Amino acid sequence: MRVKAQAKLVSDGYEACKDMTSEYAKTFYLATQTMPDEQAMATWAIYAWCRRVDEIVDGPNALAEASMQEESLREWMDRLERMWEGKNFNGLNQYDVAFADMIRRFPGSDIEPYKDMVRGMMMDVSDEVKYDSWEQLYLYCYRVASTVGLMTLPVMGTAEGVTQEDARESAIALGIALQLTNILRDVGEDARDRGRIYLPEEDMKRFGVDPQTVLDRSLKGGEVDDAYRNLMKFEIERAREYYRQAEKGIPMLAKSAQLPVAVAMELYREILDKIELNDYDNFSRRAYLTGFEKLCKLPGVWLRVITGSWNVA
Ligand SMILES: CC(C)=CCC/C(C)=C/CC/C(C)=C/CC/C(C)=C/[C@@H]1[C@@H](COP(=O)(O)OP(=O)(O)O)[C@]1(C)CC/C=C(\C)CC/C=C(\C)CCC=C(C)C
Ligand SMILES: [Mn+2]
Repeated sequence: MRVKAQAKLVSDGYEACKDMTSEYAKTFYLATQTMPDEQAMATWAIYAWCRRVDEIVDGPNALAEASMQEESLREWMDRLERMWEGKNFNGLNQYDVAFADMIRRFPGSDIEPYKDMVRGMMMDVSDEVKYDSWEQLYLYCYRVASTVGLMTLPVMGTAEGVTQEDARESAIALGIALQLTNILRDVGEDARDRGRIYLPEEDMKRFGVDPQTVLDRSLKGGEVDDAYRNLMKFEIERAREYYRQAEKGIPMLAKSAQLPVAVAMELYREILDKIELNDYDNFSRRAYLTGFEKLCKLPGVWLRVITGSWNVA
């Protein structure tokens, strides 16, 4: 009976993680629909863990003071370490129950990417967040996004004869590409809602874009000028280069993981085309794909997966 009750707790936990994924991340959820059950469930548990840590910093219930957010992140790190050691402590909620089960089912998982993600969120708490160079922004992207690839690789598995180490570089590149795409899509929203500009200052300077103008245009709306267009073209090309590196990793993944990862990759990559179509106005327009557009992309992605036509140069 106790075993049955425990199993119910775990399956309810996964169900809650699934609901969270389908509610907050339509693209990732769509991608998990093509996975075998055990992989999909583990991915939802990882998604829910990542989403909850992100919410500490920028969710609707985020604590107002930076020092309080830091304290929350420190507690989150302790909580992670305790779950990793298999400790069953008070306050373990349904998402944690699924997460703890996932760690047990995939013993190849490593705690380091999880800790790095918390460190990445720490970089985002201060009101004065800014990135002087691409090197600094790269570190942030690595910590909050490439880590997701490293968390999910043990769940996805690799093709025969390919080690996780072989696939690591492409997994990291995919995280960088996705996070940079996120940043380019959300320039207006980040500036309006949080006074944040993630674009590297050295790039803005080089293209003659004043950070104050980015904030003003995001708040009041305003023309996109050639200087800003050129900056966006440069950053979009940078993101595309990381997508090309990431592509090499698709055939390195286990067969069951190739389609879901390729779907997530291709749908996000398309957002860059949408920014171009919006004439680089990411101050007042959010680049996105409709559900119908996403569905239309699927057969093409599926074809690329079965024919293995990826850039492997
Ligand atoms: C070899 C090879 C190609 C391997 C593939 C490895 C792989 C599966 C990589 C996937 C990488 C991935 C999905 C990265 C997510 C990047 C991301 C969106 C990060 C977001 C950070 C903060 O940004 P921001 O605050 O600006 O964003 P919001 O506006 O708040 O959304 C994150 C929010 C960090 C937390 C990340 C998540 C919540 C997403 C986690 C996603 C999964 C676990 C699903 C992965 C599943 C598939 C099918 C790819
Ligand atoms: Mn966020």
